[in-house]
Amino acid sequence: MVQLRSVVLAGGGTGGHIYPLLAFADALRRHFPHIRITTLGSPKGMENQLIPAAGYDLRVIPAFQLPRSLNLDLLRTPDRMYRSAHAAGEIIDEVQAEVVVGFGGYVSVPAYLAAWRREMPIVIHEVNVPPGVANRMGMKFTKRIAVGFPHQLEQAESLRNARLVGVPLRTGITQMDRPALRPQALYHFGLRPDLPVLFVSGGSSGARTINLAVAAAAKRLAHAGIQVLHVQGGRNDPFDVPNDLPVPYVVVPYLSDMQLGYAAADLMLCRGGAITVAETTALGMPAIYVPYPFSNQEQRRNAIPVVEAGGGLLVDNSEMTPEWIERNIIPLARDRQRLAGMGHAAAAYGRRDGDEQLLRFVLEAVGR
Ligand SMILES: CC(=O)N[C@H]1[C@@H](OP(=O)(O)OP(=O)(O)OC[C@H]2O[C@@H](n3ccc(=O)[nH]c3=O)[C@H](O)[C@@H]2O)O[C@H](CO)[C@@H](O)[C@@H]1O
Repeated sequence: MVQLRSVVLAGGGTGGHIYPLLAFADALRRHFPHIRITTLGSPKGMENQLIPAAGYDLRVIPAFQLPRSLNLDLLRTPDRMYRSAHAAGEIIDEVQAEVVVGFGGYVSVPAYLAAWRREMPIVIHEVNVPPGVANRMGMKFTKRIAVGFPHQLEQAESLRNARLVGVPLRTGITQMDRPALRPQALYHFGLRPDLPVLFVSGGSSGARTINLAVAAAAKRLAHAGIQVLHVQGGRNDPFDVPNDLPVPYVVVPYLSDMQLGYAAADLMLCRGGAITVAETTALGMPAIYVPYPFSNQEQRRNAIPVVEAGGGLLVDNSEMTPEWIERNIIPLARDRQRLAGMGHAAAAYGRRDGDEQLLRFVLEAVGR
């Protein structure tokens, strides 16, 4: 087997690019305990909190504005992009990286460009359809593209020949025994063991529409005996919840131990971010998906195959109201049999070995 001594991982912006990078870093470390892992991030992205907290070396390179057109000529001009690529290249040289693996986000572009100039292997991991702008640019420099979901191969011409590896997920999630962790999770959040729990999370940044609709439905949910564990999200405003509810409604700003939320939950209400969908399905978590409406339908595309398999429901953002919650979520959250059926269907779609499969693909790239 190929041995790896030093890799550069690039990805940033929101959690959707950073958590798979971290999960992959963990897999590298499991297989190569002495490996040097260097991550590249941008000055303002969530990587500045998440990557150091996970114990990895984060190097921040200068930010730049990604152009709208994917024009190679632009990469030759001495602008901010060039400066960023130069900074990425210096780091690649310093750590003597053998491969660059990119997960998307603007910061990936200079890493791809610097690696291409050095004729190094580049591997791109992409989870969306259409692929993100940064990774689309990266595809000019490499044919080694890995994807997270089967529908991506069919729905994007540029991903037709990609390798389906799944999504690298944190082992805290993939190796979790939900029923075993549930009592501890309920205790941690101050939730009761005898009533169903609705777990609300709008992705790493949070989702305003979902937050406001659920908060406005707080009384109806509580009087129906449904507890709520509500993650506000990293970039969202606080919202008001009545403080005289008969059952717990717990609001947390952000969960670094997302597995505790999943363990406490009977039903999830979420957006359709790719990593969220990979996690809910890996865990067999019944979910109601409310795709973010302004991102090229990418979240709708993520949720549709799960919903078609019977693993959840799909709701338009415009329909996410307290009335919809009352009509649909309250009966579902109390129907244990229906939830169990949805959970099984979600699990049949989900996969847990994305980290190992991506590692295999990267080793092939380096070995060649
Ligand atoms: C609005 C937008 O453009 N969103 C995109 C963004 O979503 P976003 O950055 O929200 O990413 P996802 O929904 O895919 O994943 C969220 C990640 O954050 C974690 N988490 C979330 C909340 C919390 O409190 N704690 C926590 O750990 C989740 O467990 C998950 O690992 O990237 C995804 C992956 O490229 C895309 O599919 C989404 O379309």
